[in-house]
Amino acid sequence: MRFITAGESHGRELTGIIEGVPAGLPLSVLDINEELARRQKGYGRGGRMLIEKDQVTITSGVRHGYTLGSPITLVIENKDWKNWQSVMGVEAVSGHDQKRRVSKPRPGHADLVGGIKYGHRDLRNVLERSSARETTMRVAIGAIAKKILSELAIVVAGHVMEIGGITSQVPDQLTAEEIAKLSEKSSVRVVDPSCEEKMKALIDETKKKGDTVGGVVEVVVDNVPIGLGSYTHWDQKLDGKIAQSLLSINAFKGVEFGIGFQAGTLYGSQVMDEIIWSQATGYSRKTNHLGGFEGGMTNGMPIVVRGVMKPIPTLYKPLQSVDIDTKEVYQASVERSDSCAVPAACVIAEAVVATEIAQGILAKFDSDQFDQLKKQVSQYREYTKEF
Ligand SMILES: Cc1cc2nc3c(=O)[nH]c(=O)nc-3n(C[C@H](O)[C@H](O)[C@H](O)COP(=O)(O)O)c2cc1C
Ligand SMILES: C=C(O[C@@H]1CC(C(=O)O)=C[C@@H](OP(=O)(O)O)[C@H]1O)C(=O)O
Repeated sequence: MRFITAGESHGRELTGIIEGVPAGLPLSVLDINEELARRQKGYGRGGRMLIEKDQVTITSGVRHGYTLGSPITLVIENKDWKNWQSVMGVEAVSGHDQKRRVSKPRPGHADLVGGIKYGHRDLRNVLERSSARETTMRVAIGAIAKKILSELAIVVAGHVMEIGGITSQVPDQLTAEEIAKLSEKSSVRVVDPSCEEKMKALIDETKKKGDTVGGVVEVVVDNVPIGLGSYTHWDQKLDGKIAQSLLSINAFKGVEFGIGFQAGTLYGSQVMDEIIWSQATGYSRKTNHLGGFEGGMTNGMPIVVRGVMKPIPTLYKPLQSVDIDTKEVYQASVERSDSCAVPAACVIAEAVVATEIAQGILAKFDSDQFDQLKKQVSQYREYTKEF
């Protein structure tokens, strides 16, 4: 399965084309819209989320509620485009450069480097595509991946771990029941509800100061077959692919699996997960410090992966920048902006992790027909138990 996304933040619409989804997967726009709505709900978003009502239109690859095996095309309208038509028009317009032109790059955003790289003297040409609006389509594609996973009883649950230093207290290992319960919550997920109000208060306080905050999200995936990904080639290691996908989410600066960076401070005897076997469940581990991966392959334990998001770069109290026309010192441009997007990023993180796992499954099993794939996965699960 591979995909491409296209679209500018204030352009007419976002487009996604996905190739390689097996034929016969039940799929409805509701599956996708539910995830799109979750991404829009997070606390701390700016005015744009009040304008957008993200809903997908499927224009190819699905018929009467089932995938056809042909490329699936998804389209999501940017409602804000109406207000930006004259700025974002495709046709040449005289005086175009002056319409919402950006010449004062924001530190921490793609503006300056993108402008230098592509020769755009209007930095809007950069920010329109570097905007996290693009992640809308990745969530839509992730919803299809999640559908594949849920048909195989694989559960994906993301939750907000930390915002601006306020940390949700999470047990060392979530049980299968806890992961399933978390995955059912339709809105933003926090394991420790006692910190939710504190997080919201911090976001409000930060916004009042004209500043922004980041945080940490965790994605847990349960009931993953053993052996997705491969140790045989560097670019087939599934933990590596998941890390790349998470780091590709706008503003993500780091990724860790299981106990992550803490592993560097401990002895081997404290880190490795001892192997056990039982008739009922097959191979398992006493602990899950390594977050479900050995040798770039899933080992059957829940995948536990975290990503850290830096604070949003656009500040209402802007930082120092330089005007690219005059080279004079200025305050950076203020675009309408979010003060915290960690809850939304959690939904995006779930989507990109689900997409990588679905790709791992489709690479390992016959993927033309979904029924056959489902049968193969179930036989393979029996095989791994008895091995
Ligand atoms: C859901 C989400 C919403 C975001 N909203 C904003 C925003 O309103 N303003 C802003 O400056 N950056 C926002 N960002 C972050 C920028 O898109 C990101 O910092 C920028 O593309 C530069 O990329 P980098 O931080 O990965 O280097 C958001 C990121 C995400 C994931
Ligand atoms: C549009 C989305 O997020 C946007 C991401 C973003 C950025 O710079 O990344 C800047 C803001 O855009 P605008 O200037 O239109 O308000 C956010 O609203 C979205 O998540 O759908």
